[in-house]
Amino acid sequence: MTAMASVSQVLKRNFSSSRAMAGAIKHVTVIGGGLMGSGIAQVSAAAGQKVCLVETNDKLLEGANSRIHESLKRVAKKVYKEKPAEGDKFVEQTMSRISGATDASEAVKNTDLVVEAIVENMAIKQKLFATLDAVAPKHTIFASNTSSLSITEIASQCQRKDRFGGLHFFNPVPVMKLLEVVRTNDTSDDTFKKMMEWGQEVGKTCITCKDTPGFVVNRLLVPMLAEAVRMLERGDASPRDIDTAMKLGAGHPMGPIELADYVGHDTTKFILDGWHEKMPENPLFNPLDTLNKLVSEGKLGMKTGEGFYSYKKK
Ligand SMILES: CCCCCCC[C@H](O)CC(=O)SCCNC(=O)CCNC(=O)[C@H](O)C(C)(C)COP(=O)([O-])OP(=O)([O-])OC[C@H]1O[C@@H](n2cnc3c(N)ncnc32)[C@H](O)[C@@H]1OP(=O)([O-])[O-]
Ligand SMILES: NC(=O)c1ccc[n+]([C@@H]2O[C@H](COP(=O)([O-])OP(=O)(O)OC[C@H]3O[C@@H](n4cnc5c(N)ncnc54)[C@H](O)[C@@H]3O)[C@@H](O)[C@H]2O)c1
Repeated sequence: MTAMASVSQVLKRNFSSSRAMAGAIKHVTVIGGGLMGSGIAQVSAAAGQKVCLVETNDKLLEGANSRIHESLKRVAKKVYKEKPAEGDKFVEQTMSRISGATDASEAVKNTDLVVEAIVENMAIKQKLFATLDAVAPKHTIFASNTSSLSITEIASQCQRKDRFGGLHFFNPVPVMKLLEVVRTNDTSDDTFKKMMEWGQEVGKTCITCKDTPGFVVNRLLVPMLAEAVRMLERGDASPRDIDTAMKLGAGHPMGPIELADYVGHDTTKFILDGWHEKMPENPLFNPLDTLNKLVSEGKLGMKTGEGFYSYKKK
């Protein structure tokens, strides 16, 4: 099966029929409308949920809205190829389920689930959840989409530790099939069950994991990307050859160097530095000179037009 065929299939499975909303969660508040938050809002609304998307100002909300709109149009073009009018209706109906807000405390007053997708910073996430804990309804479940931080630590300043877990999506959210549902030692069975049901309702295949650094995917992916960069540093192979090797020899949709450019070197550096600080004895997480240099030069990958490869239009 080609990468293209599988993208098409997952979009069809996730978006072509309106699945019955049988679960307990009907209204979700997504905090942070960046790359991930807008994707999470999109898949939730496309599955029939009412969504409130929270950003820090109206301009960022507009940006998130237009990102969602563009992505929905791409989905509609694929899924409703033969029926463009139905595709337009799907886009319109999905957009109508999403509202925007800039006051998170107000937004969560009538919600069943909060999914946080703001900046990857422990103190900022803790502060946000502590504030929301005081105002959200008792039954509301809190979840973080963190890539690398401990869910237990993020939840530490909340009372509702039993109604707290991790919902880790993958980029690009509308296409990637997986959702990691993370349980801490405090997450109750009921919360866990509701998170799993919700993940399935928004069209994802859910796996369960404990609250360990990187959960499953990033704990394997980050060392692999770091090792690929070490290969480059040693001059073992070129970026193209490393990428071709992993695409054709291991069936990955992107090679590790391409993927590092796709994810962004600031993000990878942040994760590596954080884990190195926590686990200095583990050589897998040692800092990478090449990555540090790219970040200091502002060459963060695709998003800045240059990383290991150049994405500038010639
Ligand atoms: C060091 C590691 C650090 C980890 C950092 C942490 C990160 C995090 O915690 C975990 C991750 O996310 S890890 C990262 C995990 N992620 C990975 O590992 C990703 C690996 N890469 C892949 O799976 C594939 O390369 C892609 C799916 C990205 C693109 O598929 P492709 O076939 O190669 O190329 P294509 O032709 O461009 O796209 C084909 C079609 O896809 C569709 N579509 C795409 N984007 C869309 C969107 N936003 N909306 C809607 N639709 C979208 C669309 O239908 C499009 O067709 P169109 O005609 O152009 O509209
Ligand atoms: N980028 C990825 O590939 C990826 C994948 C999985 C998980 N994650 C995780 O998801 C989270 C978000 O990542 P992203 O890539 O979407 O970041 P991003 O920078 O694209 O978006 C974050 C957004 O949050 C907004 N924000 C910050 N503080 C806020 C607040 N208090 N209230 C409301 N909005 C606020 C910012 O304005 C920004 O638009 C991070 O924890 C990251 O580790 C990222």
